[in-house]
Amino acid sequence: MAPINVDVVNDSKVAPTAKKALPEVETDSNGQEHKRYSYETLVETANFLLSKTSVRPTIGVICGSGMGSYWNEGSLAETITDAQCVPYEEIPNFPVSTVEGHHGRLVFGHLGDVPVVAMQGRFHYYEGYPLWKCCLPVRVMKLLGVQTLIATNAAGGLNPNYKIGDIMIVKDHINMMGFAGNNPLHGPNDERFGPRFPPMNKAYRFEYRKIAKEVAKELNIENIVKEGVYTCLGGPNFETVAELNMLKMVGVDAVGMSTVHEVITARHCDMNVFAMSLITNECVTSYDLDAEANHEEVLDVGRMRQDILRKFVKQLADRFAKAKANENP
Ligand SMILES: O=P(O)(O)O[C@H]1O[C@H](CO)[C@@H](O)[C@H]1O
Ligand SMILES: Nc1nc2[nH]cnc2c(=O)[nH]1
Repeated sequence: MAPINVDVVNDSKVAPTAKKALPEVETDSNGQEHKRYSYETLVETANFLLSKTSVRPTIGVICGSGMGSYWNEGSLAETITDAQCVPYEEIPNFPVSTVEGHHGRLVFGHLGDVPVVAMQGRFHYYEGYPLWKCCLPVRVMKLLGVQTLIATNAAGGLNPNYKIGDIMIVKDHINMMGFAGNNPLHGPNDERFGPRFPPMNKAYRFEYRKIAKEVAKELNIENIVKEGVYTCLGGPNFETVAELNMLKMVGVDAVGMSTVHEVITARHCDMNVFAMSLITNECVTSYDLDAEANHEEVLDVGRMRQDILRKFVKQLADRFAKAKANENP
């Protein structure tokens, strides 16, 4: 793939005012300034990456907490063959990872025959990044040619039928942060990425969820694979008992601090989305229980499930790529 030419990528959907409308710098509620990423800036980032690797990924994977750690031999990101790694620090305009269990690099390579790029470390709102900055890599993936996003995360299980180590296919989300007006698409819209008002009722592709259930059967793991509704809270604290009971009442099955904004950004730019949560802890919904959530347990469960996750994601990438090929013969 040749370097991206903005004039070529700009197709007829480009709103002529979009470029001018984007403010260069945005100030967050703490008074900290964040340079806005224009379409052109992200094209620069994508071109830098294309110059660093010969891989032209069609699937992007976001590794959740404990699922892509460099010390975690055999982890999701370690499964990628012919890996070419680019540390976030070296990527122009990229934020850096600050959370344990998120190594902080892009891994280009192959899952089976499928060219992929994996984020070994994602960005969270609680690290101090505005949501649009947390989701910058998703737009960069799109510019790299990625058509399908597989987002994984660690989450607390609220559904009483979920056990630690279960994998929840995300069928829908509740954008709690969005209810308060915090949305990655907040601000001027650049139509080169997508429409001002994107629909979200089919965010998690039905066909891919169906494929995932078939793959779970083939791998003999259907007993630990569930399907449910995810929500993201801002973090970094884990939830109170009252908060968890409220979330349960509104239909949340698993709670985390990521993914929702990434999915919104991916759907905005018309990527196909599949997401899954590894249930790393049971949410404490009673004052009588002594247990407390902690990040170490989250990482431990990621380690415990690495073999299964690795096989599952590899198969999913293969089957999603085949499904996509059948769509566009
Ligand atoms: O969503 P990921 O990045 O998998 O991580 C989840 O686990 C961490 C808490 O242990 C939080 O960052 C939460 O979002
Ligand atoms: N918000 C939230 N995020 C998590 N990530 C892993 N477990 C949890 C949890 O219980 N709550």
